[in-house]
Amino acid sequence: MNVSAPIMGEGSAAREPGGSVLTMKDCEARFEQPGQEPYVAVRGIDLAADVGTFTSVVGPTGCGKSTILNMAAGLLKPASGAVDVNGQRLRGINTTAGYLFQQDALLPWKSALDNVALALRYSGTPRRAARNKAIDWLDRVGLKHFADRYPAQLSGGQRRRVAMAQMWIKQPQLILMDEPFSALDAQTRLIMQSELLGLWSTIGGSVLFVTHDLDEAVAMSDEIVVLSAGPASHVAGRFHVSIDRPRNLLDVKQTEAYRETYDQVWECLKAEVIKTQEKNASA
Ligand SMILES: Nc1ncnc2c1ncn2[C@@H]1O[C@H](COP(=O)(O)OP(=O)(O)OP(=O)(O)O)[C@@H](O)[C@H]1O
Repeated sequence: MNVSAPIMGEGSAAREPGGSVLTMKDCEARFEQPGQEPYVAVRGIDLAADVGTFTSVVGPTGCGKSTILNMAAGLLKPASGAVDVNGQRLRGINTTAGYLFQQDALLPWKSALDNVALALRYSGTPRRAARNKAIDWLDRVGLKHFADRYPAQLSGGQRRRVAMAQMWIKQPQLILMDEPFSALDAQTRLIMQSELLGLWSTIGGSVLFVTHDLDEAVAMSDEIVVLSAGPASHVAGRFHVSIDRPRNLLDVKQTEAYRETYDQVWECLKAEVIKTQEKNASA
């Protein structure tokens, strides 16, 4: 991993505000438990991923962040409420979305190039066209010279870049990310966060980003949604992040706007973290 890679800023050309790619209305998610009442993970969730907006979902551990993302992805059907994509009820997998999860989903027996091209091959793009696009995408994520490497021959940050290229090659309207950088060391993480913002600014689309890390949420987002302690977790607070873009992630934490936003969100999140601790202690 080249940790001396420049920290890219991001522009705003491709981000046009207006409308929602995804809306969740009054959504509840339940899980069956043998011999017990179903476990209500989240209840009454209203959430929107607006066009050109980076929205983060934060909350105490186990509150239902991934559950919400799974409903947005169409991997989990809400027990009640509605998930709409571009105004249409979501039935089945959300094909307008690209995904980036904590764990690599790269095929170990395929090269970086083939892994990236695979996303297009699955949707019927001819082999040569898919490979040409994959080469372009590997170049965009700084891996032009690593196209023939297998996942095991890449660093953690490089594998994340391959996964980002794989996600973006289909130009999804909505990007769903669940702790995508949490397994990386702090420096690599910062570089990947910056590269994500840089790519997003040129490509556009909406981002729904789940993280444990409030620093990351404030530095990256336009909107932050705080979930309450579970069970039946609900939205405890919504915050707009009015830090100018492009953002230099090396310096953003020194700004007044960052500190003010962080403090406001933390006040809300802290109360939910304490509730979770108390619940866990008395369980
Ligand atoms: N398939 C399942 N069956 C039963 N319970 C589940 C299932 N999936 C999640 N849960 C429960 O639902 C709650 C929410 O889980 P979820 O993974 O969405 O939380 P999270 O906020 O993403 O957690 P973390 O912060 O630890 O990553 C948890 O209490 C979890 O144990």
